[in-house]
Amino acid sequence: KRHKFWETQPVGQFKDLGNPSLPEGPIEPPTPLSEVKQEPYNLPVPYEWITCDMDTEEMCSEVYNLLANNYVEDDENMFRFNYSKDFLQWALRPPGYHTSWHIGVRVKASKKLVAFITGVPARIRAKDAVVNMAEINFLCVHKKLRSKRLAPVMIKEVTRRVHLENIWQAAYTAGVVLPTPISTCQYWHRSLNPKKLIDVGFSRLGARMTMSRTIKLYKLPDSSITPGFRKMELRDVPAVTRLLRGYLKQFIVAPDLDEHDVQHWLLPKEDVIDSFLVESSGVTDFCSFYTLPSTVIGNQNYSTLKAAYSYYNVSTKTPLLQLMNDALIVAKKKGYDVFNALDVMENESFLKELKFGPGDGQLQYYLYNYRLNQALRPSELGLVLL
Ligand SMILES: COc1cccc(CC(=N)NC(=O)c2cccnc2OC2CCNCC2)c1
Repeated sequence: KRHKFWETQPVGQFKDLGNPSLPEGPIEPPTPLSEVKQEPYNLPVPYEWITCDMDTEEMCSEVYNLLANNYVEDDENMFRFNYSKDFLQWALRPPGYHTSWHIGVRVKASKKLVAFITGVPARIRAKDAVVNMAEINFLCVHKKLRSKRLAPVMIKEVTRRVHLENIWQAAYTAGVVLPTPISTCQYWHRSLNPKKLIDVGFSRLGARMTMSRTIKLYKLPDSSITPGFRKMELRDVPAVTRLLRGYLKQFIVAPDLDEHDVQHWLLPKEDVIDSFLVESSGVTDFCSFYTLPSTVIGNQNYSTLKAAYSYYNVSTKTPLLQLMNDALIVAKKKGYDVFNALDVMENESFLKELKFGPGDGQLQYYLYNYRLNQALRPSELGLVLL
């Protein structure tokens, strides 16, 4: 039966779509903390819960290896996300994080980590309401334990632990359609190293195109062209926070970032997050991308794809097209093979002109226990998850 689990959860149900009489906002009221289930949900007998403290190199490595071998693959199973350890530590420890929301499942006998799910706190605005939510991510079950119905109990357990911290809403994305997307986004790719992308099968040589013609098509200047374009530094946090808060107001759903959030999420970290700004009598523009390599599954010449993912970008003086072209230029310079973006925010305005091609899939955005009566166009969405 389709969505047997999700029909039991406080999420928008397909049957409610377009029913304007239902009020927007929380679907269920908070439960008194004393009534939240105090003990963990039951797992099948051979398994036990563990809380994954990402401070220890050993646990970090276990989580890294589980994801590197068992996390999301593209539709043709040619690539698998390969989040780095540094990235995972960054992604899982933002201001106000809870270690208890980093949940593992391991085999009692062997102590082997076989499943994982995480939450991090995020203040997210939906229309005029700023809501404390959990951003749920990295749901992963070992390939050998699929269809044992572990995912539903893991989702219930992370929900229970989020409830214990008096948080009642969540945001998450998935490549599959579940009840009920608040937005369906298309992903796009801009080739930076077309020869490698064609060799690994990520891209195909265009019709009537030669390899040399293709390389020439995607060629980029050796350095950024906007005067005042430079890496973000700690001293820029107040200005970038002001710029970003002002810019994100235009979207129906967007993060409500303060200076501490900006300092964590947007200060550059080598091979994790890159951020740049344009300073000409004040900070006028900002662009950023995160680093998420993918394992190339079964290719003789290459084992990994170095990919940049567009994060938050703000243009108030430099045209967004020119700002993003500078982002492509610095990504190419740093050896990225491809630059990925969703059609969220104002991204549609530059995708085609900067020679992005549409990906072969969609990313669905979801809210848990929060109803919006209408799905959002991607251009109304100001939220990028990792
Ligand atoms: C190229 O290697 C891949 C390895 C695994 C999956 C995919 C396709 C895919 N599912 N891509 C995305 O979800 C995606 C495409 C463009 C921008 N962000 C994305 O996902 C982000 C945000 C959600 N969590 C994963 C990373 C590609």
